[in-house]
Amino acid sequence: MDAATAFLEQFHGETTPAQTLAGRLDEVCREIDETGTYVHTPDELTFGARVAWRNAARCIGRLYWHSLRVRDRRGIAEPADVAAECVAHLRDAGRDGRIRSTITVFAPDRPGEAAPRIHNEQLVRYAGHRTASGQVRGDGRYADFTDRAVELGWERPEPPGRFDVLPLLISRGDAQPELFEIPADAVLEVALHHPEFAWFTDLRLRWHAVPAISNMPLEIGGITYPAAPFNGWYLGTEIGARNLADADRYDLLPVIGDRLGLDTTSERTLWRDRAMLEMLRAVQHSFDSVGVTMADHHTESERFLTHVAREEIAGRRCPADWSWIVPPVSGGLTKVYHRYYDEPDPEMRPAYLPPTPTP
Ligand code: HEM
Repeated sequence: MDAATAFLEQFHGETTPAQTLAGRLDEVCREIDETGTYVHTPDELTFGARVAWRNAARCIGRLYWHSLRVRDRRGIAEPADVAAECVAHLRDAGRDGRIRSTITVFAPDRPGEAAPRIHNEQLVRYAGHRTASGQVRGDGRYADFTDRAVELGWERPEPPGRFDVLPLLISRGDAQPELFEIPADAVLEVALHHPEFAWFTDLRLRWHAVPAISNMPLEIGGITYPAAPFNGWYLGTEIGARNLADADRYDLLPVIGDRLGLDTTSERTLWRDRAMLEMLRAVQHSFDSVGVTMADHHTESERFLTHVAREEIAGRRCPADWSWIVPPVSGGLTKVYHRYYDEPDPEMRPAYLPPTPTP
């Protein structure tokens, strides 16, 4: 009841609901006595999901926390129905490239009822297929997850590709997950080209447009929603400087360095930095040229500081995790690098919580 009270006080402090706080607290108290839990009103759910975003200390995109669209699917708990709604989420949030920040909230934990759980880290991720030579084809970070999907019966594409979309693994509680393929037409993807180098197209690279985190439970007022996938849009650096560049992901910097004719024999030529910048240009150019929403680190840094200033004016703390907020390239060129922030507080609620370990 303490968590519910703290949340309802916040909700009534920041908004003007029709019902009084005292009336709502009485109602919730009775409901908890009778059922062991309580049900959020749609407005409480929307407020809670938005404030959880506002509280996300690692997120640079929080200026628009108030515009999060909430798809209330709390009546849905069966894995097949959850999967169908995840697919609908991707279509609805992707809107052919005009991406909208969206969350779909499925059934919460209730006494005696196992809530659904999505095991994928994001709704769309590419498989990492282990090859006979001990390497991984595709996204190296998902090799274990791909093995698990195969053990559960996933028939990987033949021949295995570098950008095979993984199936959704969804369970009720800790039961064995069931597999669901995502239809290809629900996955908006962008083929990567470089604004100057025609050879870049020959690399046949691509990336999906909607980054939808699906394994972070949403906690509001003492109620946990283990399945609540949410998306914003990509920041170019996430794809160009991390997903395609990291040595344990696609590890493409040596390939690009070679194509650029750079001297890759010494770190002192800064070939990695130059290759990364060209990759980032290709990512940004490709998304822009097909009209898919994508942020750049300069603009998003400015927006974030506007957000911090607004939070200060509203008299709220704005915790931020410096090492996640500062972009992975050109950090010092952005204003977010040159200051410190309120310390992240892991007890802050509502919140998107760290994923629970896979059973
Ligand atoms: C609107 C555009 C958005 C942008 C540009 C953005 C940007 C980012 C970036 C760059 C990160 C760091 C990711 C990483 O390095 O792996 C991040 C993390 C995060 N964002 Fe956002 N975001 C957006 C929307 C959202 C929305 C709608 C939510 C929730 C409703 C959200 C919640 C989070 C959370 C919880 C994390 C931390 C993830 C973790 O701990 O792994 N973001 N965001």
